[in-house]
Amino acid sequence: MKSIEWLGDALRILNQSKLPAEIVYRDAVSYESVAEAIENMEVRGAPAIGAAVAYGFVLGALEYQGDLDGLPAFMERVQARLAETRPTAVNLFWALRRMEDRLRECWDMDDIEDVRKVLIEEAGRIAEDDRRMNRLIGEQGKEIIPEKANILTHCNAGALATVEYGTALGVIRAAHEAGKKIHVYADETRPLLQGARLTALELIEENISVTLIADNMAGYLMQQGKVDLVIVGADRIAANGDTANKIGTYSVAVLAHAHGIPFYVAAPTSTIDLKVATGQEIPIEERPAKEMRECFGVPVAPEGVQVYNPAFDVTPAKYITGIITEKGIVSAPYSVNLLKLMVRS
Ligand SMILES: CSC[C@H]1O[C@H](OP(=O)(O)O)[C@H](O)[C@@H]1O
Repeated sequence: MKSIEWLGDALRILNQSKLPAEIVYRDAVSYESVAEAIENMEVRGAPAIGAAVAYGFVLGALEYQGDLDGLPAFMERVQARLAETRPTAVNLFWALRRMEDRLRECWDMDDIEDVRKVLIEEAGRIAEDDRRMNRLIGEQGKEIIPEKANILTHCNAGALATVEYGTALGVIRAAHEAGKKIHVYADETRPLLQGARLTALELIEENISVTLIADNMAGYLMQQGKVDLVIVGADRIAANGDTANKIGTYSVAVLAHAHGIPFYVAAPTSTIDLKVATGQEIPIEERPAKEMRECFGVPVAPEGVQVYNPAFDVTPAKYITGIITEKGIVSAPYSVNLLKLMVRS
């Protein structure tokens, strides 16, 4: 299953909010349609969101009907609309910046079709870079996966969270493809159940051994000695290594630390945001109360109950054993080693 697919004049989006019960696609032909798909979490996952907004930017340029002089002002509105969809995953803003930079390089062009071609090519490079980086993350990360390891993961950092292959699940895939007999414990990941609905689906489809657990079972599993290491994805990594990821990741990290279990983050370097000194500066998205009060349309709480629904939390760097990227695995002190990594070719 692909999270997104460029059709040449539309972006095919797999509606992940319907999985695993239904396979439903949206063929987006407007930037507004892409924005809505991101806000509704039809497409989600930091790298997948990055590639989706890149093509959303392209669709904006394809929609534009005016002359070339008016394109910059129109594209500023497109950028603003896409940028307001979700605040935490830095890949969204990194991809938009790449598209804006390419558009600025087109000012001397006099044919809008040439500009559109440049933007389509750039969005294609963003998607292809993600495919390539995830496999490199897998190759780097599989070396830290022991034979017969029991691995716990949280949320979905798989093919569905990226353009292809996944980051945390990319490492798990690479270890499996290398013949390691691993077993995965997948946290269901309330409230939207990305672990139950997406991670379990991806792993079962590829015959990777997986057990689904409720989020509140992770500690008990560790206490029984059934977890050898934890590996998760990331939405934004601060310069000091503090990492924002799906809500509940911090709890898993503290539990792993208490039990002496290695805790790894897998992410492309496009998720590292050196402009953010610590995790305290990372904006944490709060999502609609409905997502807590209902479970896919079925009420699970009284209609009037107050709700707190942060979509992410921040794991302090001291709980992170290593950060697995396409350029290599870094460990503490992250403020030094992440900087070195980012300048490494
Ligand atoms: C490969 S990073 C995926 C990352 O994104 C998820 O959040 P969401 O489903 O809300 O987009 C989660 O934090 C994953 O680790």
